[in-house]
Amino acid sequence: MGTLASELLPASRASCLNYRDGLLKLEQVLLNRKRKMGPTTAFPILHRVAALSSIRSTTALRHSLCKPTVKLCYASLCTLQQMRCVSTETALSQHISDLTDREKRLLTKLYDGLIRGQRAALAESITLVETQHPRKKELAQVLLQRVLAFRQEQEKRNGGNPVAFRVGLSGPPGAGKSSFIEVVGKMLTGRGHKVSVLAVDPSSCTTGGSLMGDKTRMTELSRDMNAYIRPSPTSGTLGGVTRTTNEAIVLCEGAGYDIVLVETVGVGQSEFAVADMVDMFVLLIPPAGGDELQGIKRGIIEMADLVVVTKSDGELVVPARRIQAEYTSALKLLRKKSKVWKPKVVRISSETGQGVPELWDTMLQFRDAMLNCGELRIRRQTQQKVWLWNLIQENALRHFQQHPAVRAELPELERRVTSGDISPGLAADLLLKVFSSVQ
Ligand SMILES: Nc1nc2c(ncn2[C@@H]2O[C@H](COP(=O)(O)OP(=O)(O)OP(=O)(O)O)[C@@H](O)[C@H]2O)c(=O)[nH]1
Repeated sequence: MGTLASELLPASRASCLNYRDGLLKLEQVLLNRKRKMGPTTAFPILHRVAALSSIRSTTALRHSLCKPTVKLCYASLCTLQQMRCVSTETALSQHISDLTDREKRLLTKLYDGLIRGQRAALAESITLVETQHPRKKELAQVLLQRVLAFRQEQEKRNGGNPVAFRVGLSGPPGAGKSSFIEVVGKMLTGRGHKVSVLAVDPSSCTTGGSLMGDKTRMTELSRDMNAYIRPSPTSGTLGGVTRTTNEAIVLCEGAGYDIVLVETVGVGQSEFAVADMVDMFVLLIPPAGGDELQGIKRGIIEMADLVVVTKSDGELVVPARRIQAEYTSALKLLRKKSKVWKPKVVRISSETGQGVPELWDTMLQFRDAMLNCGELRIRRQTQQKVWLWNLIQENALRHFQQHPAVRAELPELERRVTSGDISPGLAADLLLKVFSSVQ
């Protein structure tokens, strides 16, 4: 069956339609045989469909492909799980029944501390979800499930509305992000909010260095008992950004933080990942000239619900006004992201505080408009799905790369591809065949 999957589903990304045909044929064959797929068959199919996600323009097609694939694979995985007496539903309770007394005590301590809003418990819980240790990862999932259940209860009591407002902040280095967070954060804690700040530093996963962490940032806010600031380290990949940060958001919300600010520097793909995990995405732009603004990707402007021109004070007011006008016209040309909200461009100064209360009012207008029309809920649901697929893609790829047969064949195939002997498509096909035949 593994071979059958490889034959019916061509590896070439260009032939997306063939994928659809292949899947339909495969479905037919499976129905005729009245056989569910084994993992050997299911896995390469999942992998191939997941690989399609790298083609932006085929999103709709990918979704249409994912559905039948997931249906097929799910059936097969369920069989496998039944064989092992481990269904997805029982997996978690098994985790729980497997817990040692020490682990149970730890989780109870963390959970109780967390929902009472204890910072130490929150910090320890976030460390647990960031861990790479397999057993601790399982414990983290048990904790997260409990916190999710708690949060769902809170949302029910809140009329089905989210209990926290998640805001993503991005901008080039030096745009004034930390000064902005300091001022806005202080204003919000002064109004009785609890604010958490998760700082995603993409450089920590690519270079091991840090764009954000080398200096003391947000000194006043970090001393505020109603604020919690935490760097959100990334575990090597974009999926790592998504996973640890998303889970940290859940924990912060469980700990009673009703405003979660997720900050990232506009480097690499991390800002796209952050835009995909928040209710509102805010882009911060300094009032600087051409070169500094070159680094701002067009795609990220499209993601913005609000553009904030920073440092609008003293001599910088004039360039800030110019940048505001430029961005206002640029935004008019972009496709609308929401039916009820038109992205705005505002000017503020963290130094004088000018424009900051008005900015927060604008952000609340956004939240209310999105909540009332139901778009916020849909946005969150879509984000959950994107997160699920990011993780499947990442795990599937890691599983494939670590497979002994793949590792054995890979160097030679890479050599033949680079020397032009065979096409990358054929090499990928061969590797997938090796992967699916030797399990
Ligand atoms: N005039 C003026 N300067 C500001 C303002 N906000 C920030 N700055 C200055 O701009 C510089 C960068 O500010 P940060 O807040 O550290 O910027 P950042 O985006 O967090 O920078 P990275 O941490 O490097 O990403 C600092 O020297 C600040 O003093 C402002 O409102 N007005």
